[in-house]
Amino acid sequence: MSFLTVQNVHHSYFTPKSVTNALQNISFDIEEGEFISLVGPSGCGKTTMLSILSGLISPTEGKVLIDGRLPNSQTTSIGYMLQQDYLFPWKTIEENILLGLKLQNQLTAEKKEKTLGLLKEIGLSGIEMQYPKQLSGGMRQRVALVRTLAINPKILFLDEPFSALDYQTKLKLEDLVFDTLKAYRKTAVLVTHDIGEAISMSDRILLFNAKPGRLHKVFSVPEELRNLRPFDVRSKEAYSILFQEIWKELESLENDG
Ligand SMILES: Nc1ncnc2c1ncn2[C@@H]1O[C@H](COP(=O)(O)OP(=O)(O)OP(=O)(O)O)[C@@H](O)[C@H]1O
Repeated sequence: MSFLTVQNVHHSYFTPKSVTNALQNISFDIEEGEFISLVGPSGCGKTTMLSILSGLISPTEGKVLIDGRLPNSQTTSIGYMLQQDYLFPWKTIEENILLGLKLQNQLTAEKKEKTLGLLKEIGLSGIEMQYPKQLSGGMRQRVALVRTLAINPKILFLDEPFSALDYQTKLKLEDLVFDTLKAYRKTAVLVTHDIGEAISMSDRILLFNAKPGRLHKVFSVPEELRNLRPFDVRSKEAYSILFQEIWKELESLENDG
């Protein structure tokens, strides 16, 4: 059985005046250690899918299993990286990155040392006693990554985590997040509007279509690109070929819509 299984998921939002079919008949599997991206036109249900995968909302029909169990945002070990870092401004960086462990009653001396070590590993030692407002956007996202990894999640959900950053910082962070997740063999699901980011970071790309949200096509990233760092992937011919393929498919979806 796969690490994560999505079985015939449908999801509708009901309001007093309307029903929106956000997702229709979605099924796919994710293996442990895989990096998957969800791409597709606006409104195709990417964020809804992520909320269902993480157990924040239950699908109207169908089910998701992570490690054989229904996801539960309270108990399943899930890490998030979002567009905004959501660091607490009144807490120091050290307090911010240890907060998850503290809330879960798991803050041991060993885990503290490990988490502070992680901060060092991603090039941020010496900022432990600073406050978020003293850091740049890229540094804050790196702190957010450490905070996420501190709780040793089984799976990470990344919802456009680089989209608020300038281009250069975004490319650097893609490399850093990729290296870190590979080193710790984490399973990850990324939602992005950036096809280049999806190709350069993922093993597979799930292209969704809108109205209603459906899984339109799955693209496998060629083996030769998978172990390269995202920045290096972008200069390869196989990257350009896949980029064109996904781009054309997206255009055809948008023209149909
Ligand atoms: N809370 C909600 N109540 C009603 N409709 C919703 C709600 N959340 C999302 N929707 C609708 O469900 C559909 C899918 O939305 P969702 O945000 O999951 O798409 P998305 O692919 O993440 O979009 P985007 O790329 O623009 O962020 C859209 O039609 C949206 O308007």
